Amino acid sequence: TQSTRPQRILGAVQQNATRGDPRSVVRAIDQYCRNQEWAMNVGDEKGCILDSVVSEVNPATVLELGTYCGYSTVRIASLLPPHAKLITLEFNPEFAVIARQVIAWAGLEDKIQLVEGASGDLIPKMKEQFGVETFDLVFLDHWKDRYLPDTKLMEECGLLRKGSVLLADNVICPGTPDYLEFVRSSPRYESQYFKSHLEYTKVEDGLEKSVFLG
Ligand SMILES: Cn1ncc2cc([C@H](O)c3cccc(CNC(=O)c4cc(-c5ccc(F)cc5)cc(O)c4O)c3)ccc21
Ligand SMILES: [Mg+2]
Repeated sequence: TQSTRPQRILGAVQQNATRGDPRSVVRAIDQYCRNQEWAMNVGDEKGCILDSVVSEVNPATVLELGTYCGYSTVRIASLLPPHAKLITLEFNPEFAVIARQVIAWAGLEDKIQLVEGASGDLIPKMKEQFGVETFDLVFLDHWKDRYLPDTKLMEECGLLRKGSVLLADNVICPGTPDYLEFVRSSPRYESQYFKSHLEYTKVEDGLEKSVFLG
């Protein structure tokens, strides 16, 4: 039977990456997606910007919206301090199955909690069900029309504190116009655009970093 793209990405990790070595997992996925078949990972170019923001924030609690195959999940978790935790939300069970295996191959199960479900349903349960106070860093990489409603939902649920950092992928391609307008015009956010390219291509894309001012 025909394999899926996520299954082929997992295969590339298992064949080319070293168990327990997160950076080799990231490298294996980037090499596969650059040379064999494109996939919607944040990728190596935007990934370096992601790395620098994660290192600067040095977060104890991270929320990722949209796991896919776990590329950015592993990339972020590999930079977290010892007791830090990353919660990643994935609604597609097929993606979740693959991501769990990619995360396991990287040896990062202890830092990462993958929760299956839709962000709009899970965000209101974060405090009671997952014992979260607030998030130091949120990486938005799920459906682009959910970035704005979920940001408002996180505010309403008290999940953002003064200084919480939102980092959004794909603000140019595919684009998140309503979200961009909101964070750039709201007095409650300090926003900055990091120009880059769509993963594995020469098309313009970028990350928007927005600090919640409380
Ligand atoms: C509600 N909820 N809660 C959790 C949750 C999780 C998911 C899934 O992880 C999921 C499934 C499908 C699509 C996405 C969003 N990602 C994209 O659509 C994307 C596209 C492109 C691109 C760019 C150019 C093209 F030509 C084609 C695709 C480049 C990129 O980097 C992307 O992130 C995310 C979805 C909704 C969810
Ligand atoms: Mg993306």
